[in-house]
Amino acid sequence: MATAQLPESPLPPLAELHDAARVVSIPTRTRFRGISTREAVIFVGPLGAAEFSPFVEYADDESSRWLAAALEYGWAEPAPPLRSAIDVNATVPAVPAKQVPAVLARFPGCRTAKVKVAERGQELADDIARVRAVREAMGADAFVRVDANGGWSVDAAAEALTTLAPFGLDYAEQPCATVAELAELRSRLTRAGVPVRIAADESVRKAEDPLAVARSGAADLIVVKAQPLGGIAPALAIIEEAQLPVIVSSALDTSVGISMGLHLAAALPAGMLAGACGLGTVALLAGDVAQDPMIPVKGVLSVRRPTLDEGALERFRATPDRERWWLERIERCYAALAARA
Ligand SMILES: O=C(O)CCC(=O)c1ccccc1C(=O)O
Ligand SMILES: [Mg+2]
Repeated sequence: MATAQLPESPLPPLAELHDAARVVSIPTRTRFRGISTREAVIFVGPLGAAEFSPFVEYADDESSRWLAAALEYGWAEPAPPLRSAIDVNATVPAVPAKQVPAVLARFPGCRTAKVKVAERGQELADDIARVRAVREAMGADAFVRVDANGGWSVDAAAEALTTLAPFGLDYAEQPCATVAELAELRSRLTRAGVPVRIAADESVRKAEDPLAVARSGAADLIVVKAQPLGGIAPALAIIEEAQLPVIVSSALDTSVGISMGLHLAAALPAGMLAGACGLGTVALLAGDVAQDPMIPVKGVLSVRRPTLDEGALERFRATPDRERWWLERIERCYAALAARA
């Protein structure tokens, strides 16, 4: 696992983080990557709210990078925004095709959709039906992407993408699990004349070496998330080195985490952004912590920090045992960061 990058400034004292932490548990509208509630810590930092929300099964070493990101965003000024609004994609979970119109209705004005495929327990036929439903609902000029979360072997990906390509795909995100598989798939598709670009997500954000993808020509573009990469500054450094087009995305964050993603997207050098960003996912949550939730309007989010909603923080407050679990996780991740300082 890559070493977590530290904020430029010294770590705030642990007691300060403890006092600043609000633990919430928010139901999702649809099951998404196996979860139906999203737990997150919202820190009220000196520069604004910051989110710490590694998925519960993530180990401390990986999660400590998410903590570094929260400390950067709540305790330091982000890189100056070069744009004030960011186009976002609709995110379509692995729902039955007949539910696609209802999901898309939560993303009014989005001209790009990202569709989850290769869900465990489903068949290629389910993916085909879902992608067809999205294409039919959005029209011929929309951008449609798929995200397999590493769920296909090279053979399965080649078959699936050859079958899905006629629907017109913007790209396929993490079709296979490893960098070597992505590289093999990419050259196989090119040789077969299948016009589908490959994007790397997990191979960047969960990798020992986030630049291996770029070096080995395994992808046409990279999906970059601020929290898992340790914050906006480390993410910008990786993007600078990778020299590949970028889509900024989120991890089913509350509006607070989304605002960090927006600031990352807004700081990208001109020409690096490869299309609409995966930052519209507050629409998939059944609640939020902001007075002004980061729900896209006409397919766009404005670049800003949200204002916390005290009532919502209370309403979605986690149970005392989950609160204790998160505070202990913060302590362990903090110790991991401090040990590297
Ligand atoms: O990119 C998007 O459209 C939304 C974010 C998303 O898909 C996601 C959310 C949580 C965990 C993993 C992923 C992912 O991109 O794989
Ligand atoms: Mg992804």
